[in-house]
Amino acid sequence: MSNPTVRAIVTDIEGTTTDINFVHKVLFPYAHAKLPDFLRANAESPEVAEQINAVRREMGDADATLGAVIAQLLHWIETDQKVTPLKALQGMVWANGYQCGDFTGHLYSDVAPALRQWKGAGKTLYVYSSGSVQAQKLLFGYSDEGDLTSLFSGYFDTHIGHKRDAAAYQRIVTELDLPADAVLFLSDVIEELDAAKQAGMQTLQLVREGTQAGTVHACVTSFDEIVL
Ligand SMILES: CSCCC(=O)C(=O)COP(=O)(O)O
Ligand SMILES: [Mg+2]
Repeated sequence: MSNPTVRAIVTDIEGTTTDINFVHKVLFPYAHAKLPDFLRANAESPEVAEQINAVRREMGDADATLGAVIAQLLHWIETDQKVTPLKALQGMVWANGYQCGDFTGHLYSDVAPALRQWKGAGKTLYVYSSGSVQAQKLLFGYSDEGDLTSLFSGYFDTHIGHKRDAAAYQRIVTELDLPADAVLFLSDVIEELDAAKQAGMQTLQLVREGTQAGTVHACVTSFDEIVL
């Protein structure tokens, strides 16, 4: 696929740059195991307290005990819910895992060379993931290919909106200050691509191992196939 009209690329992470198994079998279990002790140890720190209160608001129970908050968070991890305060807290917990060398951020082997090539060709690169901006920077900062954060001009998470909601992509286009059709969104998830297309973006589905190809969006199996 060759497309010189693209000026910026916004990429999803899970299932696009990164194996779903890394997220579901490494990151989520790590957060599930470490979050309870992390919250008990840091509940008084302002940045953690803010997220605990945000969880209470999501629960509709301003007086929920720390134990109830922890149970709610563990349930959200088990059911892969993209709740903003959970994502913020996961990022804080994963920081320790990356910094201690417990894991590195998985990237498919085609990702880093393509990102460098696109950047070298003058495209600006962004990430949009349900994982928090902190979690995104950690994954690319401690990636299998080293620190790739300098390749990116910005990061978006659920603070801009949810990934299946066209309004989130409209807000991203406004932030990028580009025509919507000059922005290419890459994802494995058809509902996300539908929302981006509705906002006027160009779209491309990544069909990695285990992903079902759709019929509406153009598909590639690797970043190598995307020549910009
Ligand atoms: C930023 S790495 C962790 C990814 C994550 O928490 C997640 O929920 C995956 O979301 P994505 O939008 O990248 O599919
Ligand atoms: Mg994805």
